[in-house]
Amino acid sequence: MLLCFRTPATFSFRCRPILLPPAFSPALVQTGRRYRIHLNCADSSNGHPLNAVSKLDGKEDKSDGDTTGGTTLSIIVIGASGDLAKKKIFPALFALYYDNCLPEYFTVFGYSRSKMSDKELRTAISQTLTCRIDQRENCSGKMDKFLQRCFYHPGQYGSNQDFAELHNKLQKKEGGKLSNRLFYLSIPPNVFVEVVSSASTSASSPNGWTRVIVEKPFGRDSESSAQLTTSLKKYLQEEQIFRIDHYLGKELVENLSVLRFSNLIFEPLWSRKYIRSVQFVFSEDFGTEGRGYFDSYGIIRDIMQNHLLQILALFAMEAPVSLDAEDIRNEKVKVLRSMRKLKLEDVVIGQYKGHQIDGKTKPSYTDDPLVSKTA
Ligand SMILES: NC(=O)C1=CN([C@@H]2O[C@H](COP(=O)(O)OP(=O)(O)OC[C@H]3O[C@@H](n4cnc5c(N)ncnc54)[C@H](OP(=O)(O)O)[C@@H]3O)[C@@H](O)[C@H]2O)C=CC1
Ligand SMILES: O=C1O[C@H](COP(=O)(O)O)[C@@H](O)[C@H](O)[C@H]1O
Repeated sequence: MLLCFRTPATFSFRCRPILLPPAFSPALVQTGRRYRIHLNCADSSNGHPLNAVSKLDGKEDKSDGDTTGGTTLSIIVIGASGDLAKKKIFPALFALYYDNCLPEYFTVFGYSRSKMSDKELRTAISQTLTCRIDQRENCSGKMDKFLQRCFYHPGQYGSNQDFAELHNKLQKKEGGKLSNRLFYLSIPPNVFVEVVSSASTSASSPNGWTRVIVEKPFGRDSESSAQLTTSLKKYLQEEQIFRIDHYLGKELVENLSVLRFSNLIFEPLWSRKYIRSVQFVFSEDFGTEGRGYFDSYGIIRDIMQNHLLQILALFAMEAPVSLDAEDIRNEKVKVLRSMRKLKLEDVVIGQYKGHQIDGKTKPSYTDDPLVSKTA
């Protein structure tokens, strides 16, 4: 059987031959001579689908962010001027929109301290909403429609007044109907709590749900992580808080399980009997470039204890009894528990030095304006 994955990030289809054991049989839909995993927009790992309200379902979108009936969804990207918002969040929202996975009535609001008009936000994000989709129709038309739903409100992170003004703008777009609000915190962790305090006080939905997505890192260590949770819970119920690490949903990472457990060639060979050593290499060909949070958290907290351990666990775990999140988690935990503790003398830490390649000067880590000279 040929299994084709659609990647939300690149919109491309990738196919590979596989044999699916019963535990790994997703809903397959026959389309022509191929089978595709049927991506159901209503599916979500935590039972809180984004489109818990009516979906667009391919109907023509005429609402331009204003509602005349039904339920509305407002997605507020806090830190809209930043790197993550530009690189991942707006493109991901557009991907959802493109696939009709957003409700019929939705509005996206960018919020950060930088001064910007709606038009400037649209221009900024349109740079990263490229139609990277091979052979897909009407992408630029859909992109324009998506951009028309995007607005911007400048404000301070701890200001009740600024969030109250955002609330007024949201209400106008929501047209007095049942409104759900999703705040995506794409900001450095040191401002999480003040945003949640002001947003929940001044910009919570008056009649629908209010949810908050918090980007990792969730603190510097377990103590500060627990403190962060305690602080957030002064304003929110646990059910309103969604902690995100995008590697959990990254296509490359998800495909590892399929590659391992659904592949007749790899499955029997995937053991220490046949594999002598494994190296996980994470390499980026760019510097900090806009990632202002980077220096204070460091590379270990940024990607090692989360992204790379995630990959290691998926790579080394035994087959889970089912695809249930708990079963997968249990297998991962077994791997992590059985690992030898890392000793400091086994770790080598380095820092990029400035150098030249083909006559071009590459800056050192400390040359980056966002990094302290003493880092
Ligand atoms: N970039 C990435 O690839 C990833 C980032 N993350 C996490 O997502 C969050 C956002 O990341 P990213 O967009 O890269 O971060 P940025 O450093 O780009 O910050 C986002 C925005 O927050 C505001 N900001 C920056 N520094 C401060 C500060 N000290 N105090 C108050 N506001 C500040 C700025 O907006 P303005 O000045 O306009 O208010 C900035 O545009 C971080 O928690 C990061 O750890 C997680 C995964 C990947
Ligand atoms: O979470 C993070 O991940 C990105 C790398 O993500 P990828 O999907 O492009 O592999 C990294 O650049 C960023 O510093 C980190 O916070």
